[in-house]
Amino acid sequence: MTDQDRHGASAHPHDDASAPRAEVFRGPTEPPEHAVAPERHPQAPEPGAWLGTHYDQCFGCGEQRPEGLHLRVAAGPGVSVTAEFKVAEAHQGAPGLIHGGLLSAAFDEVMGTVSWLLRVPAVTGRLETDFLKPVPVGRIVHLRAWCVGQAGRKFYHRAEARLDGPEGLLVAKAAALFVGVKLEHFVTHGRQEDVQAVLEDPQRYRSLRAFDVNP
Ligand SMILES: CCCCCCCCCCCC(=O)SCCNC(=O)CCNC(=O)[C@H](O)C(C)(C)COP(=O)(O)OP(=O)(O)OC[C@H]1O[C@@H](n2cnc3c(N)ncnc32)[C@H](O)[C@@H]1OP(=O)(O)O
Repeated sequence: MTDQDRHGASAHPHDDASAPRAEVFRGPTEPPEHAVAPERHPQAPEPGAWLGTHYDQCFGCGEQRPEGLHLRVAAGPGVSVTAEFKVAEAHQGAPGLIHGGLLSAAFDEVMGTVSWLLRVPAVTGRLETDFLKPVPVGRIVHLRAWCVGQAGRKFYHRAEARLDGPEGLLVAKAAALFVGVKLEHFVTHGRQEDVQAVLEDPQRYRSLRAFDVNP
């Protein structure tokens, strides 16, 4: 069976062996030629400042999620952040090892928090993870995430995870495309009882204060 048989008459262009290789492998998380350097917002927190949780029920950073990652994220230089979490019993996939999806979730969270320094609410459009080494329960995972380019509403992020600290063993890498949205995105799509609870107590959702917008 050929690729054409599998995919129909219009086979995906990436299947065209005669296409230039650089084009073939240029994926959606790669900034296009016209992308510009991201700009740190003048009111972004200073490097070293803790960014805190953006929502107390968030699996990545929320204080009210006992099984969550409890990521503590700090602003870094430029358009970058760092974070750490300890791999807990509840994070296992294989015995004694982190579940890969949770490591991807940590990347999602930490790259999402880069939006804080840009002051643009954004959601994940695409997230890619390279798992390089197994990550044992009980170890500290140190994460770093940064923005490598912007093209209109599209933000191109990178991240890495190391064991125990910023100079530790590189265990995973990630690339993502985030898409800037209006705050209404969350109000429109969120479960109404949760949205209402946040609107009644904005302290629970720091993004509302960080972006200084009343939805
Ligand atoms: C309060 C702050 C909190 C900040 C605090 C941080 C919290 C961190 C939390 C972690 C982050 C998350 O988990 S967020 C939750 C997970 N993500 C989501 O739920 C998003 C679900 N998807 C969507 O809502 C939608 O698909 C959007 C918003 C991503 C895009 O929809 P849209 O607004 O209609 O825009 P659309 O025209 O489709 O896309 C805009 C451009 O992006 C491109 N694009 C869109 N998706 C993709 C994709 N998967 N792969 C390639 N390219 C894509 C399009 O081709 C287009 O390019 P062009 O034609 O312009 O060239």
